[in-house]
Amino acid sequence: MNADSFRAEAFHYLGFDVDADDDRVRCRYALDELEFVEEFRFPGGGDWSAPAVAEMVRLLFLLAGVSYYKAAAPPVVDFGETALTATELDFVQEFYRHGLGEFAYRNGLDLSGTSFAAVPLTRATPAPYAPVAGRPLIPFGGGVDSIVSVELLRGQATEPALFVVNRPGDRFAAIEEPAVVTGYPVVRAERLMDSKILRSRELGFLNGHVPVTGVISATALVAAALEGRDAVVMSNEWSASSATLKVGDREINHQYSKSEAFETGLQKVVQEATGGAPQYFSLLRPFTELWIAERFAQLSQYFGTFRSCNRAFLIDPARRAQQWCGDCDKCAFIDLILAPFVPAGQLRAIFGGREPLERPEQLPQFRTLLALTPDAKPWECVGDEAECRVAARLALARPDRTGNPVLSELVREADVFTDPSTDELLRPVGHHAVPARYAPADLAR
Ligand SMILES: CC(=O)N[C@H]1[C@@H](OP(=O)(O)OP(=O)(O)OC[C@H]2O[C@@H](n3ccc(=O)[nH]c3=O)[C@H](O)[C@@H]2O)O[C@H](CO)[C@@H](O)[C@@H]1O[C@H](C)C(=O)N[C@@H](C)C(=O)N[C@@H](CCC(=O)O)C(=O)O
Ligand SMILES: Nc1ncnc2c1ncn2[C@@H]1O[C@H](COP(=O)(O)OP(=O)(O)OP(=O)(O)O)[C@@H](O)[C@H]1O
Repeated sequence: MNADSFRAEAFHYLGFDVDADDDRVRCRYALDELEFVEEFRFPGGGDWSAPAVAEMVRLLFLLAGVSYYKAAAPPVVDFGETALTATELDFVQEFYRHGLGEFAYRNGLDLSGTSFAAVPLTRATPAPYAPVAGRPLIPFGGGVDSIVSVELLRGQATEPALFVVNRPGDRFAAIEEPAVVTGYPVVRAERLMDSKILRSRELGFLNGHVPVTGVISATALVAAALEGRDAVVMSNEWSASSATLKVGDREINHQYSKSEAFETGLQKVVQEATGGAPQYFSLLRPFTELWIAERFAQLSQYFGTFRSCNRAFLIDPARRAQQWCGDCDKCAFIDLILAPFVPAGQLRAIFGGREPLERPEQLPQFRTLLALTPDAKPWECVGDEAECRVAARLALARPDRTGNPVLSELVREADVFTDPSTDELLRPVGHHAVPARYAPADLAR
């Protein structure tokens, strides 16, 4: 292999094996002759013989391939012996095309001509699955969003559980600590990526962002089906559907697999496979970041443990941040969106002396969040620009932020924008697929 430029003609889905005795799934792929294996373990076990479990494992196999395809991004994706329905093929193509949109753009690649070759599959009937209502699984990332979901669901479900994915033997403190505060049991999955993919630079692979929430979602569906649960409740907000960048008429979204388009596509696949259960939806889909921040501000029991900084989630423990870094776009965004609602002293304490809004050198970074600098929205999980501008105005109006130099400058520069009112942003917006049994009170109004 040439360490400068690894290339391949085709990406192959080789197959997957289920080891029920060890609660393990192995997914096998290849770039030409170079094979990769990704393993998922579900230590809670369950009924591996259930047809719905087999369907969800197959879906996981289809989505987890994206990490390995991207190592060379060849022009052909070959599903081999895995036959696909038209709905599945369409969904997987969209997952690759949009989920790797940022990867392609930042690597200067055009993947629009990639061909996806699959033997056609026709299903007679969906696999049977009859879960008991009131037992949702809540994927938990330890940040503002999933904490708000957990608290919105409290009292609405009889037997909820969190769902957490981590590497074998290596849990994320930023997830575990707030998980304890919820008081809920945790259903787990261990995910072991092929070690070659972690050596991308050394092996001459292409590298870049992948739609990781799609892989987490499929893993959660397997865990839910194993336990006979009725739903997988995501915490993906309204603004996750917005483009990070527009290139001509093409939208590139860093958060594609948190978007409504992905959610709807996955629902269609699950509908066809099992009649629609476990039900997959995002509880926060109709809510703005401002709405979520206002709710989170009332949950002070989490202030000492929650951590939305993505540097807390690096795979290599040696590179992983042990507290809020205070420097990244995500830290800046969370600080800004909470600032209208959380007392300044409490936010200062959360960021442990590195609060972005207290550091004038962070001003250029905030300008990108508010779109005061053109075409510079960060490639990160950050909210809508108009919401950021409204948050800056609301925060500056608080007595405990009066005269804050960063906020004062941002509000002055944002004066040219006409933005939605606070009331508009604190109401549900847009479409959602939240079933009535789990709908928060704001949706019932
Ligand atoms: C933690 C983080 O932000 N990582 C991004 C970073 O990766 P880096 O190389 O610095 O470190 P690792 O995350 O440890 O990854 C090591 C290599 O493994 C590859 N990889 C990782 C996960 C996976 O599922 N498949 C993989 O192939 C990865 O590409 C590295 O080569 O920069 C990368 C390049 O931009 C990002 O892809 C890494 O993002 C992670 C996949 C990640 O988990 N990020 C989430 C915090 C994240 O961005 N979530 C998005 C959700 C977007 C979505 O559509 O799902 C969000 O919250 O907006
Ligand atoms: N390791 C993980 N295990 C299980 N679910 C996860 C994991 N990481 C993220 N998720 C889930 O994936 C979705 C997207 O994650 P995201 O990082 O946006 O959410 P979050 O951690 O709740 O909030 P924040 O945006 O404040 O970090 C959410 O539903 C989140 O709970």
